[in-house]
Amino acid sequence: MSRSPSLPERPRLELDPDMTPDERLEALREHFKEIVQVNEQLTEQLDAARDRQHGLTDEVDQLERENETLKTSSLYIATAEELTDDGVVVKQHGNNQEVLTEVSPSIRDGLEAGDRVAINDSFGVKQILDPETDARAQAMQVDGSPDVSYEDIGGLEEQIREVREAVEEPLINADQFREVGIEPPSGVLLHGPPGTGKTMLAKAVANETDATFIKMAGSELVRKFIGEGARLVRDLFELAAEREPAIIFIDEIDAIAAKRTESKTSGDAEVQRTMMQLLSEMDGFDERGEIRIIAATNRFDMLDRAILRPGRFDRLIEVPNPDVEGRERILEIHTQEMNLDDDVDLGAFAAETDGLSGAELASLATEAGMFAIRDGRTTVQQSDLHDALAKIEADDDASSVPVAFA
Ligand SMILES: Nc1ncnc2c1ncn2[C@@H]1O[C@H](COP(=O)(O)OP(=O)(O)OP(=O)(O)O)[C@@H](O)[C@H]1O
Repeated sequence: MSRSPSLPERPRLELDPDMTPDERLEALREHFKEIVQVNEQLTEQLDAARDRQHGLTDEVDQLERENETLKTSSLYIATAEELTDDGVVVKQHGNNQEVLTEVSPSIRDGLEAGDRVAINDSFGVKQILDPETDARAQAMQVDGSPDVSYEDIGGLEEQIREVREAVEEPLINADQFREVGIEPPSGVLLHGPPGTGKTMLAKAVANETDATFIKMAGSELVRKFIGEGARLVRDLFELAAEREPAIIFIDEIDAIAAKRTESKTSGDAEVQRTMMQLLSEMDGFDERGEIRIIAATNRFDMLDRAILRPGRFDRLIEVPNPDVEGRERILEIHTQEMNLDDDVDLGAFAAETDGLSGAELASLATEAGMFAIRDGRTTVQQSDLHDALAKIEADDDASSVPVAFA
C-alpha cells in the first residue's frame, strides 16, 4: 500500500523587535505567500485523499457484495451420523461422503445423531434442519385451492383449450379414456418467454378440477439444497399421491433437465440424478391415479430431449407473448378493478405495447394507477398508461445495460 505524503510544515512568522516597519511589512508578505502555498498543497492533498476514499468505498462495497454472495451461497445437506469428542461425523447426501468436522458450541448443544444439517463447502455445520425448515418444505409450495380461473387469463384461448384437453379431461373423465382405450398424455410442457401465464394456466386447471396444486421450482431443487434433488422428487410424487387429485407443477424444468454438458462436475452429476429420478417417477406413472404433471420452461432450446419422449412430457404447448388482442384482454383483466377515465381506450393502447408479456402488462396497469395517485387523481387516464409504458421501457433499458456500466 502506498503511503500518503506527509503534511507540509506550518509556516512560522519570525518578527524581530529591531525590524523597521518596512522590514516587518516584507516579512509579513513573505509569510502570507508561504501560507497561500501551504494552503494550495493541502488542498491538493485533500483532493487526492478524497479520490482515494471514493476508490476505497467502491472496493468496500464490492467486498460486501462478495461477502453477501458467499454467505448466501449453496449449502449441502448432510446427516449428523455420530457426535464424538473430536467433532461430528457428517454424511453428505448425494455422494455419501463421510467427514469428521468441527461444530460451534451453540449448534452442538442442539444437535443429535440422525439430525439433518446444512453444511458449507468446507463441511462446517451451518444449521440444523428441522422438519419445517427442511428442503422439502422450502422447495414445495402446496395450495389446496388455487384462486386462478380461466377467465383471469388473457389471450391464451388455444392454450387453455389444449391444457383442458390434456390435463382436465383425463382427470374428470378418466373412465371415458379407459373405455376408449387410450392413454392420456403423461405430462404437459408449457414453454415460452417469462411472465406469459404458464403458472396461471397450471393453477387454473387445478382450480377447475378441484385438485391440489403442488409447485416445485427446478432451480431450488438443484441449487439450494445440493444432494436433495432426487429425494425431493420422490417426496413430490409421494405427496401428490397422498393429496390426489393433484397437479404437480415443476417450474424451470430446464434447471434439472438441461442437455448434458461435457464437463463432469459434481453439480452436473447431482442434476443428472435428480432428472433420472423424475424420469423414473414419470415412467411408473400409469398406476398413479389422479395425478397430472405440468412443467414449464423459458429455455426450451436447452432441454434434454430425453424428457420429451412418449410417456414423459409428450404434450408440448407453446405460451408466447400475447398478440394485440391478447394484450387488450390482459389489460382489461388487470384494470377491471380500477377507476378508468372515459378517455381510456385499451384497444388503442394495446397496439402500442408490442412485445410486452402478460406480467409486464399487469405491472403496467398498477404503475398507471401510481401515476394517477401521484397526480392527486382518483381516475386513471390514457396519459397515465403512456407514462407507465415509458417508465417500464426505461426500466427495461436500464436493466439491459451491461453490468460494468450499470
Ligand atoms: N396471459 C395472462 N393473462 C393475465 N395475466 C397474466 C398473463 N400472463 C401473465 N400475467 C400476469 O403476470 C403474472 C405472472 O404470470 P405467470 O407466473 O403465470 O407467468 P409465467 O409464464 O409462469 O412466468 P415465469 O416463466 O417467469 O415463471 C400473473 O400473476 C399475472 O398477473
